Amino acid sequence: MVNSVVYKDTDLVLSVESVSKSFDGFKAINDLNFYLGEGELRTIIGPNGAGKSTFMDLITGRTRPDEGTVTFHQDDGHDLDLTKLREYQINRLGISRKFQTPSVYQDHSVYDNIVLSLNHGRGVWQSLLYKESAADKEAIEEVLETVRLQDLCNERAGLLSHGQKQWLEIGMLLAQKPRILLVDEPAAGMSDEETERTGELLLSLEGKHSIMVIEHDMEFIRQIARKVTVLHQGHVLKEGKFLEVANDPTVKEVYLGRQKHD
Ligand SMILES: Nc1ncnc2c1ncn2[C@@H]1O[C@H](COP(=O)(O)OP(=O)(O)OP(=O)(O)O)[C@@H](O)[C@H]1O
Repeated sequence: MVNSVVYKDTDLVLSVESVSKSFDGFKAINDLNFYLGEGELRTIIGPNGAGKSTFMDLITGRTRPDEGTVTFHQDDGHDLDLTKLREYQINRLGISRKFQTPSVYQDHSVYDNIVLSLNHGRGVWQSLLYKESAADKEAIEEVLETVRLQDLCNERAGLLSHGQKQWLEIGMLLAQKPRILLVDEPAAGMSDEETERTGELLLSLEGKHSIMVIEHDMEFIRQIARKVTVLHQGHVLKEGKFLEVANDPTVKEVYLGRQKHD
């Protein structure tokens, strides 16, 4: 097993301890320990097959671990073991996930997409017929401003660029005021300008939400990196600041060398 350096902060929102998960005898996640601080922006990197997606699946309840605990430290001071909960229950606790491909209501306006996500639980038509309160409107405006789509609020979502759709979906999740936001390769398929704006968006969320971003694009990671966790063979290989991680010989060997990014 590789030696790992895992930092444990006091103000935590999530503690993943001794978690393992095998698929047909293959350990995709192997005795993983990971701690996420309140309001932290964390980047997770690792070569293909390192276990990044499985790690997210274990947090969101999509997959159950064979061993270990995933503890969500709630606002009210009570801890909850997420491994005992179902996916929808975890989502209701304020743990949201953004998958790599954008998922928006193509035929509805940008504004209505946010309305639809605000009214989570109601059907599409019920949500659209529902009259937003002044507080809802304010929340929607705030989200649109955060994701910088105010000028496109009446535009049909299907007509947005790939990057704009990704921002809209992030906005839809933000409207639900998540405590933890898991974001899977947000910059994939984006232009350089869109990538930079995505980085600015994620940085602007720091302190307001706890965010975990899986990414491969090293330039983008450099832009958003605070603490970086390197996963390798389902275990934390290294954790630290971008340069500490990027200059680490073992990390270079297992990850950066193969990714042709330096
Ligand atoms: N449902 C499954 N059944 C069998 N094997 C799986 C399953 N899910 C993941 N694996 C295996 O577990 C390992 C880790 O996969 P995972 O997708 O978590 O890695 P990753 O770091 O997200 O990779 P990538 O960067 O390529 O997306 C891989 O070898 C994968 O084939």
